[in-house]
Amino acid sequence: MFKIQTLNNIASCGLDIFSNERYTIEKECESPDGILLRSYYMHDMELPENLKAIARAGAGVNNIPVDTCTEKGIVVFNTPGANANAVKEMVLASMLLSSRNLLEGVSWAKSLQGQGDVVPKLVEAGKKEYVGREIKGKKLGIIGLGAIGALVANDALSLDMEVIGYDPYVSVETAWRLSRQVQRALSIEQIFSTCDFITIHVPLTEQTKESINAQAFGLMKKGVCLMNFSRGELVNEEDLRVALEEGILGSYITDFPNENVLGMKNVIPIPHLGASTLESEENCAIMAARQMRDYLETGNIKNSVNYPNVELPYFGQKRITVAHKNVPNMVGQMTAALAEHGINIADMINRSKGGYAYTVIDIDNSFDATIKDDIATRIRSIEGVAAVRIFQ
Ligand SMILES: NC(=O)c1ccc[n+]([C@@H]2O[C@H](COP(=O)([O-])OP(=O)(O)OC[C@H]3O[C@@H](n4cnc5c(N)ncnc54)[C@H](O)[C@@H]3O)[C@@H](O)[C@H]2O)c1
Ligand SMILES: O=C(O)[C@H](O)COP(=O)(O)O
Repeated sequence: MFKIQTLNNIASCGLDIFSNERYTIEKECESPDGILLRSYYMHDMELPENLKAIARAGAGVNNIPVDTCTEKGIVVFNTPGANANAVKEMVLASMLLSSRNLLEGVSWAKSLQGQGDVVPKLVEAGKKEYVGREIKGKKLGIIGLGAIGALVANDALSLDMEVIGYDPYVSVETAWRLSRQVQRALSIEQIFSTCDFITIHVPLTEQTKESINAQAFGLMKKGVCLMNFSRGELVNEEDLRVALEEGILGSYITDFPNENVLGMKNVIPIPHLGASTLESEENCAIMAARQMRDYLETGNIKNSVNYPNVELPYFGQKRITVAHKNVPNMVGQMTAALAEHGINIADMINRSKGGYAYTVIDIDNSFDATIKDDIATRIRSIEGVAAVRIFQ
């Protein structure tokens, strides 16, 4: 039996993927084999001894201590693209929302309740206060052309916007998906200095943290609308306050309000609703659960952020999987440990990702529990090995 702990509510269609015969699913759990979560902050949590995998039903993994997991051989998954459409719709909606002064207009219209028959007259007299601008013909800059950025780019073109994107690490798949009409910015400064709307779609990392700061605001056109559906920490808050006060930013639309940001001028705060649609919650839950189940049952890895994708067909044969440092002679030491017991390797795969690697070894021989324990102990004792699993 495998134990799965859920740290957030996960759509039931995802949890249904785990059969009752092989899994228990609990919110409180002593020593889970797998953890499923959304935005739960895991950095303060002690990682359970037996934990093998963490699946984030969503994109951002900054709430998970990924480096520590890697060192312990815990595979961390996310669900690339599964909530991208939900966020794209939110970006398009918020651009329209801000350019047409919709929030202010709606709230003023509601305030007229109780004025009786004169309401239509008051509406016609007051509407001039809420005149907006059309987004057609305006220039949209997109920082990060991944799953979300690429969708936003293509759909903004169909709204007749001029679209320019910046992503020095853009993947081949994204490049194929992007319309050829999307212009390529050669530097992030080109986005800052030329756009009427700017939207950020990069992960929060040491490199991207507070990358939207005074220097960036200093380059922007007066009155630009900045949209942040990625993470609050991408923007330096003090510099943001100044840019809003000085009118450099006409509006800041954020999915990550906090006390400080709520007090700033011309902020449109959204309560982290970017991925909160039924469709996206189901897509993410199904993808996360499938990846977790496949890893627990076969050792195969798909869409991990810290270990490489590895897939070797599994038909119930004996299998050893090893998460280890990406250094010379690891595989040699593992096969030597197997040779000690006269064990023959039927198939094998080794892949690396950055400083770590993952090896899957399929075995012809059958062996008893004592030999199994000895193999596990020998491989675990190799310097640089983070985790060993034996399937039989
Ligand atoms: N508001 C929400 O509910 C919500 C939902 C989904 C994702 N997100 C956030 O949005 C982020 C992006 O999501 P995604 O699904 O598009 O991820 P993704 O991995 O598909 O795309 C991220 C893109 O950013 C690019 N990138 C990385 N560093 C960069 C840099 N310094 N400059 C420019 N580009 C850079 C990458 O090359 C990649 O193409 C997530 O990491 C998450 O933080 C928020
Ligand atoms: O990174 C993500 O996928 C989003 O921020 C969504 O977070 P949520 O699953 O908590 O809505």
